[in-house]
Amino acid sequence: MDHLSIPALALVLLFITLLYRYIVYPIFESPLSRIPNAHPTSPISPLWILYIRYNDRENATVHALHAQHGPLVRLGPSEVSVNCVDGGIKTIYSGGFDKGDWYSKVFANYGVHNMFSTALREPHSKRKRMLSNVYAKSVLLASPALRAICQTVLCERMLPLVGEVVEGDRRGDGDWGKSKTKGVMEAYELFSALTMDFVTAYQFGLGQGSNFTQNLTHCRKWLENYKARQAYTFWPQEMPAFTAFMRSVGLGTLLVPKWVDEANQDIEDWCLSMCDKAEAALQSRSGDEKHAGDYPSVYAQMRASLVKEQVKEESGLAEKQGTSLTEETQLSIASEMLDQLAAGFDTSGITLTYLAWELSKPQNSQIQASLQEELRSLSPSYAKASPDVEGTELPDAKVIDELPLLHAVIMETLRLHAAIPGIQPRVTPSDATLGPPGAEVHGIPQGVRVESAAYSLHRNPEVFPKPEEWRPLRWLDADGKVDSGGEKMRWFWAFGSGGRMCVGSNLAMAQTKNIVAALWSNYTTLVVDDKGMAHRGGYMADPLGSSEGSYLLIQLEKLRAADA
Ligand code: HEM
Repeated sequence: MDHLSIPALALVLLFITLLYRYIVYPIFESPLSRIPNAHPTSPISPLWILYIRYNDRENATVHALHAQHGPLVRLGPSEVSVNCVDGGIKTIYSGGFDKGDWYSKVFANYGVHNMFSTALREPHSKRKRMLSNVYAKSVLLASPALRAICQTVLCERMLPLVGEVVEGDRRGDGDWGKSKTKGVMEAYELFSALTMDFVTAYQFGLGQGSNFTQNLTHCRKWLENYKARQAYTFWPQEMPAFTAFMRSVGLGTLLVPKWVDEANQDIEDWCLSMCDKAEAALQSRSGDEKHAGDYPSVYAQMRASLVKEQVKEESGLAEKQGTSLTEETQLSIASEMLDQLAAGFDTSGITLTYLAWELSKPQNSQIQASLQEELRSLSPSYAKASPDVEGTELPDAKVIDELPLLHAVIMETLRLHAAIPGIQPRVTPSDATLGPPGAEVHGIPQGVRVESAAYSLHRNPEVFPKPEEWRPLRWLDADGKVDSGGEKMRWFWAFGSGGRMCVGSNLAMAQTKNIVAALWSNYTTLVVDDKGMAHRGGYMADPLGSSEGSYLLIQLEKLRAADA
């Protein structure tokens, strides 16, 4: 037999090495080979999961795989989906696994990282410590700013607007009454406007934040811009190297059209203008003197923390409010503000829309009536709220927070319709162990992408019987009190968990509770058209919308005193 030449031998060796590295090892020898495959190609190629993801079908598809294979499923050569608490979310999220670059590719603003986009644990927790206090429950429930925001956004803006729609004054005016029917509103737009006004008012102060509720044209344009961009995050998040290559050869616009950059620029400019106004309000001191709601609570906290750092760097300068900001500090604040604004309005707007949908279905009319009774039993109550500041006494924030049925209705909506039902990817450290007790997989190497999703965790039938049904009473005990212990809370993951859990969860609960209390203390709602109410299947669960351009049309009827 002839001897092989050296180049041929090298080729054979290369072939064997590649065969081992990319086929034999991942299928038979990798520690991940002990995990059931999502698809026969999963150990050697990510194409299958990328295809599912591109088509926005990930949540339901991966959930069905967990039901079939158990808590660990291998999605790709180096990617695992995890659906359990012990050996799952406790290990990954409370254990502080790093985020990797999935977030940093799309969630940095102005080219500057913020809390959400920061990959590594240490810089992230330093940033989070700067802000946690301003979002703490005790601070929020006692906050004069939040009280003033409820008065302005709910009593002065929302209730008069809804009143006009119900009385028929706004019918056919092209604003809320898309259906041009008396008393009918587009719920998704109403709730997005309200949550944007709420969140930006807390961040920048009422006078400096948005007024979408009374400026619907701006609200629509903003929402369209914001939503349309989201379809293009797939490329930089899931295929960063390919996206970078396409950009480097001038073909980036084939993946992400130019208008997406322009829309991002508009949104960044808008946020920067609110930062400028908040800065001016702080400098003129008008913020805290005029009106509690005008104080830019989050902006001021962020500014003070970053100025402290800036001052340390410019050693010798006295730290004070008047310290002028460097451009770097300005952009750092703006990046953080824009991230929180986006995270805060959209998630809460989505939650409120699904809540309105469930509550307004004919089969849930009894729950709606009981909720109205609970809300109207408050003294003072939103049923007596008036747009006149002097004439209104609002219910106490702590009392609203403790209403059991209101809490249960929101928890159940967050469970079944989590606004972020999709994957929250993290990266394994070396030699990780995952899987429930007794079925652990040991020796998982460093750098494997692992992820859990609220969609699947919230559909565990052993913890949430009949998981596809919206049943708020599952959150109450036999005495009608909130049942906040046990397995349900361990599996409840609407706000994530661990060090990277939602920093705004208390603000989310406070604004959602107050919006629900103000609306349903005064009105009864019924579904008119819900063709648009299907979940998007990826990271966010915003409703897809119908071909006619609506999401959820609800009929509102004024609740008379005798109805309660
Ligand atoms: C119903 C409303 C909300 C839901 C369901 C929600 C859900 C979540 C979830 C699941 C995460 C973790 C995401 C991940 O790691 O991929 C998160 C993080 C975050 N949320 Fe929320 N959120 C809500 C409201 C808010 C509000 C009102 C704000 C602020 C104004 C906010 C600001 C943030 C920020 C800054 C993070 C990143 C935290 C970190 O990286 O440490 N969220 N949220």
